[in-house]
Amino acid sequence: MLERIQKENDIKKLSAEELEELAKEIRTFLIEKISKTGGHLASNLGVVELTMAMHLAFDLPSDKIIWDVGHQAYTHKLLTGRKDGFDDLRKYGGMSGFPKRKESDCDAFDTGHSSTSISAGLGYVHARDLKGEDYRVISVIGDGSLTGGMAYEALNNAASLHTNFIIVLNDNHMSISENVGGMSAYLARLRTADIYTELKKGITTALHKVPVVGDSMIEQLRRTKSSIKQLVVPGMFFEDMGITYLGPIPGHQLGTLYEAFQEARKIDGPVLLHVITEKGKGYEPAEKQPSKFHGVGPFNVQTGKVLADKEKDTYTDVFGKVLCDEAKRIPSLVAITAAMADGTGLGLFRQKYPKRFFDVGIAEEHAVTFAAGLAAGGMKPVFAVYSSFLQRAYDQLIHDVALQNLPVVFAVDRAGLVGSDGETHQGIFDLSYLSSIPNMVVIAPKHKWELADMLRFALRYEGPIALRYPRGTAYDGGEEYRAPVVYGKSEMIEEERGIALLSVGHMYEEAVRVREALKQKGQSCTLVNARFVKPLDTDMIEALSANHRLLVTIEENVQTGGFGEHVVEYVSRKGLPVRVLTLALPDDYVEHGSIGMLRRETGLDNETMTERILEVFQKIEEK
Ligand SMILES: Cc1ncc(C[n+]2csc(CCOP(=O)(O)OP(=O)(O)O)c2C)c(N)n1
Ligand SMILES: CC(=O)[C@@H](O)[C@H](O)COP(=O)(O)O
Ligand SMILES: [Mg+2]
Repeated sequence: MLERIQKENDIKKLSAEELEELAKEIRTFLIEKISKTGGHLASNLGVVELTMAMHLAFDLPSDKIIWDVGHQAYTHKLLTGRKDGFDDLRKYGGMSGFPKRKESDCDAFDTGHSSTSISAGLGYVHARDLKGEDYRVISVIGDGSLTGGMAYEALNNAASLHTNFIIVLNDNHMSISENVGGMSAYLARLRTADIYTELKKGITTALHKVPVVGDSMIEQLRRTKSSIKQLVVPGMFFEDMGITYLGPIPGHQLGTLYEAFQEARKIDGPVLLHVITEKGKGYEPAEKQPSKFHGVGPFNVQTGKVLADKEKDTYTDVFGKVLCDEAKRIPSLVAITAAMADGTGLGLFRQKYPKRFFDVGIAEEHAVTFAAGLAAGGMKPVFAVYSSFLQRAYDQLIHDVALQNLPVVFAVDRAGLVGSDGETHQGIFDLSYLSSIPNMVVIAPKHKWELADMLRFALRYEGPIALRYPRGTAYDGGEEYRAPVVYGKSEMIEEERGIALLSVGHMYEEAVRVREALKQKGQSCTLVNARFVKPLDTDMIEALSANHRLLVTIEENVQTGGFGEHVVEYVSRKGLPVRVLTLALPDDYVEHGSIGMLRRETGLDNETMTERILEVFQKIEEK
């Protein structure tokens, strides 16, 4: 059947039996392809029928389907003619793992971060109405993403709408881990409320039988919204807000889903379809372990075993272990995650210190202010968060933490390039947005030992401090003697004259290679591990400028507002007699691909950096 789907709307040509076959083929296809490339398997297996039903009920690209996070849009990609793209899924130059407007005109909105789909959908609805256009807008949001504040801001805003807007709540009771919080508990109650559907049907049928008045009573019930369900399911959150609630709808029954969409499109106003799905549906290992198969690397289809054996510690592992260790010594230490306990290495902490562990849901803004409150109340909060997700909480960082100089530790994971998730997930702005905040201290370790030292330092620092480290295997560098971490001080590694390399955090590994390459070309150079991006070690810069002609800064962050620019600003303000070459990522978004490939593409690989340094230095020498 898949062969017959060459483009959007082709699905409508299939018979009911063929559609059933198609659902099976899609699942087999996804399992096979993702077992080779890696990707977000479990969420995608859960929405096969839901996606098919939407593609049957609506016309693409004129109707707009807006995905939340977008990690579950693989079936949508398949149904819109992108089957061949799965061979290169999330590889450099290949198909993205998320919806992308530039990839297909059936992708109505780019996503990657959660809880945006209702806002974007509502924007589309108003644009449509203001322009007098005629199309349907369907925002699909997961129960996990419904823990994010933006979703409620959008629902609140959508409630006053008088034209059609369909919101699909894809409820599989899972975020990446088990979903958390009051809304999740509420949805669980709704899930089991089939009594409503049955009772409503029963009452409606009974009323229909009452001659003359029966029909008008049904109509009256519909219009006044003194709906039967409110009697049966108390506190209908959505209905009470003014959003029509349809559900719960079994999410793996294509016919029922299709009918529900036909009902939904008749409603003049916002309507929420509560669809119950199973994460990992149709692949036993993923059904049993949906968290493991949320985002998974290549695996063996038969056994479900992930192929790459993880032998070495990641930076995340090191962080998680040291934090648990320190928790023994610091009773006020508490850890916070925004729905990323495993991803940020807090799994062990959750196990050992359940009372001191907080999963707040996908709510980074709340997490930051919550941490500020904990700190004000005398605790030592550590918020472990991915660099790109912390972008959301910029105001909270300033207004709630830094302004009051509160001692919150930000463990900023996935800092730098993250690879196959691409533009939305690269952690390439944190040095800029964090170092612009007064009172904030920003540090980055050169290897796993220093990460441990820096975490211990951060936990004892009496103000806001961000410790940034990347995704993946931690650089070892040998557990040689290392200078203690001292506030505002960088670390001299090798001292020469002429050129000085100042590397930030994990770029030290590349800087060592650059220094080696320069040495082989007859050019000696100094190597400094910056350690502190803020405050800047100005004593070191002054000292280096006395016997070097070129300072080279190396960081995996965009140019603007990064470490290099801070060095340039200082050198220029002080009129120091030294040139600065800033090696950083271009001020641009970096697409998906392996980290090695992305570094080569952006000029941050050691070969390109070596060439550029030599080129600039030769020009300086010629003068
Ligand atoms: C702002 C933000 N924080 C965290 C994430 C990481 N993340 C991606 S998917 C996901 C879980 C989403 O759960 P749900 O919406 O229910 O989708 P499901 O995977 O269950 O289909 C999380 C926490 C993100 N994408 N964006
Ligand atoms: C879709 C999403 O935001 C997460 O699933 C993310 O892909 C996790 O990334 P890591 O693999 O780096 O934990
Ligand atoms: Mg979910």
